[in-house]
Amino acid sequence: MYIMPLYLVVSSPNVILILWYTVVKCDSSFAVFGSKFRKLGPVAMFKEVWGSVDFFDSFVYIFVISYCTLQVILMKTLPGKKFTGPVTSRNNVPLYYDNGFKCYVVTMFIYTAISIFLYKFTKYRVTIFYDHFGNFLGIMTCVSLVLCLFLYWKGLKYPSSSDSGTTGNFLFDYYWGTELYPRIFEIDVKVFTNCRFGMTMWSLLVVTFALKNYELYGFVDSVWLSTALQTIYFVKFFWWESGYLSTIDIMMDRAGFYICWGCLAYISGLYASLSLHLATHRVILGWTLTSLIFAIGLTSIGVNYWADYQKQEVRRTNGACLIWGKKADVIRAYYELEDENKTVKTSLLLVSGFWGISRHFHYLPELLLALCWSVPAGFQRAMPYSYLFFLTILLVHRTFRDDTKCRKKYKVYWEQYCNKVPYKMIPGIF
Ligand SMILES: NC(=O)C1=CN([C@@H]2O[C@H](COP(=O)(O)OP(=O)(O)OC[C@H]3O[C@@H](n4cnc5c(N)ncnc54)[C@H](OP(=O)(O)O)[C@@H]3O)[C@@H](O)[C@H]2O)C=CC1
Ligand SMILES: CC(C)CCC[C@@H](C)[C@H]1CC[C@H]2C3=CC=C4C[C@@H](O)CC[C@]4(C)[C@H]3CC[C@]12C
Repeated sequence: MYIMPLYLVVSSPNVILILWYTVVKCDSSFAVFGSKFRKLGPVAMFKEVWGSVDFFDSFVYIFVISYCTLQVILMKTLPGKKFTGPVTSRNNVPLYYDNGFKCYVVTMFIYTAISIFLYKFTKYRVTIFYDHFGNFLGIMTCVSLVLCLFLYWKGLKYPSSSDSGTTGNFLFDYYWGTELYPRIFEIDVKVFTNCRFGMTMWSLLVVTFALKNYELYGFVDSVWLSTALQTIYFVKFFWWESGYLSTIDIMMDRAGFYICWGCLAYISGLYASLSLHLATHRVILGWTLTSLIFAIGLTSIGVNYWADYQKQEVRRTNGACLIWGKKADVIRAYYELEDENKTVKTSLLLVSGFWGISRHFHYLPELLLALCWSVPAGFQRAMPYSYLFFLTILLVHRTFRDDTKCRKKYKVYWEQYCNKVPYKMIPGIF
């Protein structure tokens, strides 16, 4: 119950700082990092990595406060249709505003305007952020650890809804969270941490690191290929944000260390680590390879989106839609909520389209895409593949987690689905 959470809470902040240190101080080489580690020993190496962070970097504090203020203003002021998230096990229906895409576009526009202003009128460049990135990671790591403590306390004392509670184990509650969708001054914390901070910051970092590379080497095709694929992925994500608000992260994961710290610090540290590496490396692919990788990456984004869309569409139309040109094949599943009345609800499980090939077929294009935007880094270093490595473990684990969740929720109906679609991810294999 507490060994894994303890391990992740202690190791994850170190993982992201070690990745940063490996890129900027060991030329992205785990071998160089390893030999330093062997020479200094664990304690001195720990001091060396954390000692490289300036926790009093005022640039970072000003940036983070201004950035968060901007995101809160955009979240609250940009218009968006009201929509509801999935009904929770305690029979609550969270309300959201679909303005994620607008927030993303306005943020990118402001970023571009600031970049041009700095370039034209000052001696500074947006790429200055590269030099402060280690401090940013260190500071965000610590600030977010404290924020998660606050969320733990808020969930116990002032929960926003009945979807909250404690297991009685502090460590587990800190790791997992005490509330499903906390709100502070009407601001949904998970929408802020996952979308407005995590995903938006990742997209800004990718562009900033690509510009850093441009400053150093001029046009390098591999860097812009990776940046283009990631940017298309972000555009897709924000376009589909209302769909994301019905996925496992939002329906199942409470606002604790895993999801909130993960989105506030881990995404910048691990998800953007590939682009951090690319910032100071020059791999030339040539037009043939660039086009081929781009085409495969783009197809992967399309297939992943299409699968997510099929699931959303079948539920939106209550099964009255076409999937690959044929009437959707569905299982009408009944399930019981955990509220006092044991309310019974219905839901649809799609058995055709991508959801008829395997139960999480859409994870395959997600992985293929990650490979496509990592492979431009070449094969000299393992470091750029850290995200792909983590994602593979995350998604495989997720297939098990989701099965457990759905079996508990849908019982016999989930068994029916599993009989019809026996494989988790790779048909015939897994
Ligand atoms: N880059 C990254 O780090 C990650 C990216 N992703 C991406 O995020 C997206 C969402 O993935 P994820 O959050 O894992 O969630 P999924 O899209 O896999 O959704 C799982 C949920 O969908 C419902 N469901 C399951 N089977 C069916 C079916 N046959 N028909 C209809 N509904 C079904 C169930 O919820 P219900 O209770 O509503 O029935 C289930 O819990 C994907 O595109 C994925 O690739 C995901 C994880 C990590
Ligand atoms: C050990 C922990 C610190 C690990 C934290 C992991 C989280 C940062 C990530 C867990 C699930 C991830 C995501 C799920 C689905 C997504 C939809 C996709 O289209 C974009 C990416 C993402 C939002 C993704 C982001 C990171 C996680 C929340």
